[in-house]
Amino acid sequence: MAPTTNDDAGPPPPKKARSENNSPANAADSSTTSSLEPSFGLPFITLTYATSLDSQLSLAPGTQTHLSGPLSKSLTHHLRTRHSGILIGVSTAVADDPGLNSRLAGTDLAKQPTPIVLDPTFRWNLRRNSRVLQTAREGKGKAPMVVVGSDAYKIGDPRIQWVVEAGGQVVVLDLDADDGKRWSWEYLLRSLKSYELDSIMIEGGGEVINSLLKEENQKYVGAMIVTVAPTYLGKGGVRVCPDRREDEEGKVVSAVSFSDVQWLPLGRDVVMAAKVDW
Ligand SMILES: NC(=O)c1ccc[n+]([C@@H]2O[C@H](COP(=O)([O-])OP(=O)(O)OC[C@H]3O[C@@H](n4cnc5c(N)ncnc54)[C@H](O)[C@@H]3O)[C@@H](O)[C@H]2O)c1
Ligand SMILES: Nc1nc(=O)c(N)c(NC[C@H](O)[C@H](O)[C@H](O)COP(=O)(O)O)[nH]1
Repeated sequence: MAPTTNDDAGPPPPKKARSENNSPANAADSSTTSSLEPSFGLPFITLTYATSLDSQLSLAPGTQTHLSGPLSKSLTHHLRTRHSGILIGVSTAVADDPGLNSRLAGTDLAKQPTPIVLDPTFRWNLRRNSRVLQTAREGKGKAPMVVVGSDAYKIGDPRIQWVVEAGGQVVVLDLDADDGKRWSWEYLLRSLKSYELDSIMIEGGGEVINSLLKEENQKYVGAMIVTVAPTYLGKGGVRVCPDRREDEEGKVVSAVSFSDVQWLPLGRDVVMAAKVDW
């Protein structure tokens, strides 16, 4: 039976788009899930987001902007079912109050990814009725893992209880980078692997994506799936723009290069599936 969708997940991913081999779901799967072997013993990482033509994720920090059309959104929800975790930075959690589940109708709980929120200072304004907790209590998604720094964990914090009640956990990790303000991706991913998270879809936001696109972190990205929506958001939004990169002679070169690139039109959007060359 063809899958149907509920709420805002859009229609199911196309079974056949032009030819079986270049459907977005296949391109995405061949770039990601057919080769989901963890690299360096770390989880396989798919970096995925939706962008405007001026490389922005949202109109302004702290606000959510819907860029993907129904078909590309449906691809995102399909990809969620193919990963064991789905990761965002806390500013995205605050801005979006996200569900972080696959909303393709009929998705088994076993196929839902575990939401992971990076929150070193535990500043997430989580409430008992935040969407991700509500979604878990309703059995429509897994409960979240909130990753916090050791100084931020306070016994008796009601948010910990709400997360645990919903079936999730607050994981404390020492901040090992940026003068104790950040986790290095190596340490973070190794730690997540120890929770049996073998494949993680990283959805944003800007800070998370820009840091993974830094030269030294590109090796952790197994595949990229980027939806480009036909709009300019204008200056002042949350932007994806990695640091400049120079070669040995100091000449500026591309910050990120790709191989196995496929561009696939999906409704009004176009989706790029590719591997990062590092
Ligand atoms: N269009 C899209 O696909 C898309 C996807 C996700 C988010 N967004 C949008 O992006 C915006 C949020 O992006 P942003 O750049 O402001 O923030 P973000 O979501 O990237 O979160 C940044 C925060 O996450 C934590 N963090 C990230 N990396 C960390 C690390 N290595 N170690 C420790 N902590 C780490 C820090 O607290 C940091 O301040 C929102 O407007 C949201 O709606 C859009
Ligand atoms: N594919 C995609 N198209 C968009 O137009 C858009 N704004 C996002 N945004 C991603 C998003 O900001 C975070 O991944 C969420 O926070 C997840 O939220 P949901 O589970 O969907 O509620 N993603």
